[in-house]
Amino acid sequence: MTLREDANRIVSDAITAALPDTAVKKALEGRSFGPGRLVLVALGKAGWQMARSAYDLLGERIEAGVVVTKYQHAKGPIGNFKIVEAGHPVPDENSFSGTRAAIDLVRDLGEDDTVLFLVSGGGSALFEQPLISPEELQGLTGQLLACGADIVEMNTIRKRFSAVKGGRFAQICAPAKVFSIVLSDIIGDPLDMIASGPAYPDSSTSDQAREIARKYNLTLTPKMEELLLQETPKELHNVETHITGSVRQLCRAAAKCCEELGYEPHILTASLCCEAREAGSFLSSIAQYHQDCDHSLAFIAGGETVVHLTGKGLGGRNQELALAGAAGIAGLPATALFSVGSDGTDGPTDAAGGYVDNTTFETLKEAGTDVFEVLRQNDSYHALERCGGLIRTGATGTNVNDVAVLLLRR
Ligand SMILES: O=C(O)[C@H](O)CO
Repeated sequence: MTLREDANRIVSDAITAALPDTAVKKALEGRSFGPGRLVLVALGKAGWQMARSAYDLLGERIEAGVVVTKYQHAKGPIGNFKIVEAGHPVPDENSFSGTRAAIDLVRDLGEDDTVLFLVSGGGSALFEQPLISPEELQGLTGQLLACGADIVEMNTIRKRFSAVKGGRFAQICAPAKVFSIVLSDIIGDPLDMIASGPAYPDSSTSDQAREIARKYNLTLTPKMEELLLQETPKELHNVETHITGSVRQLCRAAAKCCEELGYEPHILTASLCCEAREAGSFLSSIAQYHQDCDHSLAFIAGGETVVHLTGKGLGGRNQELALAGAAGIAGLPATALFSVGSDGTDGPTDAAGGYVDNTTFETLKEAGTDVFEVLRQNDSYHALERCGGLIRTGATGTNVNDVAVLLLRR
């Protein structure tokens, strides 16, 4: 097998192990929801997959359901559920109409009823009933995506402008109970931040939100300034929450596959969160240090890096991480570095991530591509496309951050 074939198998095994199916079923097995009505609301990039697993187990016991997921992430009908595909990372009209359908479904429930609430990352954009105009929200989302704010900072801001985030959806469900199953795509699994915590008491405060707005110099309208002052729910009494999967699972599955392929695996971290290009360059320095090793090694780093945009190109954090490692591994013996988003979408592209090996830098140079300039332009997609370095999986059905793997084959 070539290094690229090893990479493909590691990506596929890791993502398969991180699918939410088993975890959702485990959280639901043996669970009774009493005599009342049971309805389902699923949101996020793994929303369809989670809803499907719940339906497989509970079938017609679920009276009705609404699933709001990203475009191209729904894989067919599920019972009588309403399935809406919507905009991500910037919410669109479908995000709003799907969320309205969910609100209509839960609004009149009684205290014997239960909302089975399935939450996954991507939910902040996909599940939204804004307290500001769609244009204001889209403008704000654009600012947040470009300013380099991390996800906790972004969601601390987003909650203030939403009728469903920061625990407010659980308030709409009351007096019905909310049984929430959460697939984490944030390092450390902060339940109030994943998808902006629609059914979890909010730990962030209005003061923190104002501080973040100042830090990133966000342009806010007077209405938005006013909303920043309002507090979100700090206590909810109708919610029970179970967390299912996270990036640790993804890393462990990648390590297991590396071992099967003959590499000695080392999980370096499951909380990688620095600038993407620094992570790539750091991983390539590990390859340099170990180049004289006498057996095959694999170094695995899970988490989610960030990209501070300096150019106007096309790419994503995983593609940028991989490309940033190309110079450091250039010319070493059989070495590869790749990074993928477990959801199958990296940035606004059709790729899940990027792959480079010890020949990539030279190949691109010969084709007239200056890797450093590409990185300055944030244009990793086009460079990787030129050298066959894009990893494409399509929408995977899960969303538990990213995994980067460095392979040294001997
Ligand atoms: O939707 C979101 O807010 C992010 O994916 C984090 O969960």
